[in-house]
Amino acid sequence: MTDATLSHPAPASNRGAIAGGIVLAVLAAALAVLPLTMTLSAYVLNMLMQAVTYTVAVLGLTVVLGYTGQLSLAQAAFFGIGAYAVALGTVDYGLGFWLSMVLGLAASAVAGAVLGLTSLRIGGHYLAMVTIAFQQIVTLVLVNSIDVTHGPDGVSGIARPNLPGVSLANAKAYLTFCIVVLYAVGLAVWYLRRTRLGRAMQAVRDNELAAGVVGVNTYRTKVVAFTISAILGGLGGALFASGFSYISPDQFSFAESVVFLTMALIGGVQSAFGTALGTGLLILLPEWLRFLKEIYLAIYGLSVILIMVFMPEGIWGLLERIAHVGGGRPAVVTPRPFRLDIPDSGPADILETRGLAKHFGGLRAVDGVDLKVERGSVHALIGPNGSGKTTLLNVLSGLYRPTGGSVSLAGRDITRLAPHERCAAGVGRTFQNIRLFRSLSILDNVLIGAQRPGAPAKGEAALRERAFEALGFVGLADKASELVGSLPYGHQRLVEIARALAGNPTLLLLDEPAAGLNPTEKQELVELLRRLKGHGLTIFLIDHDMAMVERIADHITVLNFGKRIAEGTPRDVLRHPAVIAAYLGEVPTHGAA
Ligand SMILES: Nc1ncnc2c1ncn2[C@@H]1O[C@H](COP(=O)(O)OP(=O)(O)OP(=O)(O)O)[C@@H](O)[C@H]1O
Repeated sequence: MTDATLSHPAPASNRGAIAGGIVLAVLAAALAVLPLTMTLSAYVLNMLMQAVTYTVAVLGLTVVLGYTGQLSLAQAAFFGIGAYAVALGTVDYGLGFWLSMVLGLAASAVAGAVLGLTSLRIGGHYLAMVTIAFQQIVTLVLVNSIDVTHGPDGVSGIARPNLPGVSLANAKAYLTFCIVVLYAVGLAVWYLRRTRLGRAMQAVRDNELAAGVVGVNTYRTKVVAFTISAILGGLGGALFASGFSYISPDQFSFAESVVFLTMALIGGVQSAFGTALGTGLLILLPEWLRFLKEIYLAIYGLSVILIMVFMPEGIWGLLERIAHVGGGRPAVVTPRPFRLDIPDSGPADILETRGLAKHFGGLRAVDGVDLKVERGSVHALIGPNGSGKTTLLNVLSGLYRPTGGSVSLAGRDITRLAPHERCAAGVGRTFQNIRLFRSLSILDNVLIGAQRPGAPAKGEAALRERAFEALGFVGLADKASELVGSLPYGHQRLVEIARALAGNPTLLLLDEPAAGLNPTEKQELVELLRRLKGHGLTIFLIDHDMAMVERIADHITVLNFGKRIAEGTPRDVLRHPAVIAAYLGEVPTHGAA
């Protein structure tokens, strides 16, 4: 490998993003100028005002659902909080638009954060249920707290703000202001996807388990996404209230939350452009179909269903997929040689477990295992099917809390650390059933590994450089811009290894890395592991291929029924009577070696 300078053009996805950004800029500029230059009826102005303010709120769903994969059915509630803050603040309390809006955004943020903090740890459909409950509570409060909210009558006479030297009282001027805000929000949401936080969000969406193991604090990421979404809901509502100067509770009901969700899904919730497209379409579609009179609602409903069924990624998602057919131009890459910064000091045994146990009810999957893994060695864990190997690896990487015992890494007790904290401490891992971030490019997958907390690479350029180094090491740098799902199985295994390596681990846990590989690929894997060992990396691997284990491992531990039954060099262990008995299915007669 040469020490050549890194040279890689922007991958296809980035070039597409830049083109998208230019389209957005041109569209936004045209849209912003349009209302000022054209004669627009009050009806058209209202439609545009609704489309623009709704889009700001629906962009929140792009963040929480599109990027992070968390279903929220309370966007109309946050929209209502922002709207009522401006309405009540300006009409009843004389606070002025700007202060009222800030209070509304703060209230939305606090409500979103509290809701997220209390419900996102559990995950699954729980968040959706909690958001429905929250939505209903907000609607009930808006309708019934008549003294504060004016009840079903709503609030009228909401004033429009002024900017220094510019009055926004005129509907056209205010619409222009809202378009500028939408442009800023759209740009921020579009850009977010390309940041560390945005990548972490997408990792959580694609595979939450793997995200944690590669260093993403999944809980915090979800709470942040939910809070951003709530703020955008509140911002849309604040703009909406002043735009229409009258609001009432029915505009912020559960039905509206469903409409917001439909808008995001139809356009393509994973993209800011898709969200804008879906919102505009769902506001315009009823108007376009009005000539159908009685059957218009049926046609409208049918159109929405057809789009959802035949375009599950939304209209924008379909357009993006068509544009991506054939893939991007392969990146021309000469990565820098791969490096690992592994501290020389520390105990000779980098990993040590004492009495480690993991029980599932009465099943002792791991049953009091003592283990020492020597620094810089390749240590294999073998045993018959169901002997507890993967469970042990899951306990080591923090996916399972042990029932008993302790784990220490380089002398530091990591028993109670979460997966992302263990990753930050230097534990990298791959999975028996490959767990990649399927909707992302190969480069993005590895970038997420490179950005783990505590890793040496910091800025975006350094992260990309590090990701290319890791990809170069496994021989996939020229495929960086391809979608990870398009790779053959053997290459996907290599991407998983590169993702772990990019984070500069001190200990690499590999769960059956040779599973599904052909003999040539297995040989390449052996070479790769030898090269890694040459870099001083400690490797702890599970595999069933004894010939490969014998070739690569310095040391072997054998498990059976969750207990360690043998330990030593490959030569000794593979001929150990207890090991042979275990593989032949006999009940072991020896104690732990
Ligand atoms: N989440 C779980 N809940 C209940 N039982 C589990 C769980 N995970 C594993 N087990 C059980 O623990 C035992 C050990 O499983 P484990 O997957 O660790 O074995 P393994 O040695 O990795 O097997 P293989 O070589 O087939 O992958 C098995 O009996 C399995 O059914």
